[in-house]
Amino acid sequence: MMRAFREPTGAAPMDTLLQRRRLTVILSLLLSISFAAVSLISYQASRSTIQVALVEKELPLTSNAIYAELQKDLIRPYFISSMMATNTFLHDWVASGEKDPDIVSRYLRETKLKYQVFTSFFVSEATRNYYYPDGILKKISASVPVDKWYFRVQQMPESYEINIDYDAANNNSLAIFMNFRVLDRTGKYLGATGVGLSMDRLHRLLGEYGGRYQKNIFLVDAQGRIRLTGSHPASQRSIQQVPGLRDIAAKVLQARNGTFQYRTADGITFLNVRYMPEVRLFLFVEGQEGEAVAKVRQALYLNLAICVVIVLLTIVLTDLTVRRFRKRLEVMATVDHLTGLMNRQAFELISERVMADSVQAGEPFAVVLADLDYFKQINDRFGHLAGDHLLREVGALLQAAERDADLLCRWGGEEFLLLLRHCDAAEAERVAEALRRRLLGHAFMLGGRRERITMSMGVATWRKGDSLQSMIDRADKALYVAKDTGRNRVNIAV
Ligand SMILES: Nc1nc2c(ncn2[C@@H]2O[C@H](COP(=O)(O)OP(=O)(O)OP(=O)(O)O)[C@@H](O)[C@H]2O)c(=O)[nH]1
Repeated sequence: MMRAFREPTGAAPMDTLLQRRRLTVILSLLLSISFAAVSLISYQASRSTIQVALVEKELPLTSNAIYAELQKDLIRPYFISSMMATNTFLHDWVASGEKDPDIVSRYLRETKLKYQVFTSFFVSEATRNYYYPDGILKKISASVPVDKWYFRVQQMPESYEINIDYDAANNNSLAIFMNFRVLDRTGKYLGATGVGLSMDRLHRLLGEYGGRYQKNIFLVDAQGRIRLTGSHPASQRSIQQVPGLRDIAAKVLQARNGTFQYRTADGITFLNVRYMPEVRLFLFVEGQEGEAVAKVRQALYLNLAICVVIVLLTIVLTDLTVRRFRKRLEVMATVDHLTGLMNRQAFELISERVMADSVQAGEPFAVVLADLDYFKQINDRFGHLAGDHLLREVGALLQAAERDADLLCRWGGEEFLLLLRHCDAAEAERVAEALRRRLLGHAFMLGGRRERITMSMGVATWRKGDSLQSMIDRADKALYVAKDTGRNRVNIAV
């Protein structure tokens, strides 16, 4: 069978491959960069929203709530102790020689009951008696380590201190003492008084709030020592020892109030600090971006993964589309759209190669230029569309002719050109004759009637020094002779 058109091979030329690769790289870069940028921007936006919510809402709200509770638990005892220190009854009782200890014990018991505190006390400078609600607990002595607090209070310039210590009057349980210096009207030091608070309640309070708001809450003194946390009754650590926090410890203690942040291995920690001047303690409320940001981060990873899949899919689809269009373009560039045969340009390209192979192999070959006879009349009689239809039919007929490895194209108008391989003049004439007869014998139907369609052909065989063009020229001349001498004939070029 004659080869009318060879499908373009899959192999693309080098520059096309490079262009495709460049398109793929540019496309993937553009998509990846824009996807990644959008994902990162939305991640940063969500993260900063979370941070703003934490810093501007969550931390201050938690701090306010716990501050209100602490007011009750810490500041109220401060006022009670302050009142006790200025109580003239106490001053007078001391001045009168501390005669009946029951009097002061009753006073201490009533204070304890009325204000619902853990303990109340008065230590007299004159007698060194430690009075408590049940009487005299002991005598204070400078040589006893647990009594050291009293001598500190005795010497301190401030009017009071807050001390976390073990309470000997209550099974040595841990308590917060408000230790106020008692001075009489003349400024003479009479001793120390105040109340003690159970650490348990405060400790529970911090723990509860910490758990409810997912925050780390603790109280810090002016030196930076962590005096109370939700998890430990009294920590021995100071903020100067906490990784990350130590870097801003001095700044925080100096600023007293505000929001700060520091970095640890777990991420950024945001800190709200509030100073309680009455008790000289700082309330620290800490929160981490933690879980909320982890969710946003997960969404970012998911976005990026989706982006990778989309980029890959886009690249694959683009590549497939480019390949398909390239093929279609190649077909359009090489095929005659009316007959589906190879067009002139493709024929010339392929013929050059076939000719070169045949010449090198020393094999004879020929070209046949075939032209329909009186085609103009067909158009005139039956219309241009019928002419087109006839051209298609003739093309199919030639294509169905017998020889393998030959090339066939529509050369132009109503002309067809064949390249016959392994073919000397005699064989070429035989092939051309067979085609002519085949056409003659075919029943072409035009306008509802059978029409006789003929072709004239010029045949030229290769001669040394011939190019494709020179062979076609000779075949053309031979064709004209065939036309001139009556048409419907094959003429061999001389
Ligand atoms: N329908 C149709 N007509 C075409 C096409 N290409 C060329 N033609 C027509 O083919 C006709 C060729 O006319 P001529 O060159 O005079 O040739 P002819 O009528 O076949 O006469 P001879 O070749 O001398 O036998 C012209 O009328 C062209 O318009 C085409 O693609 N379709």
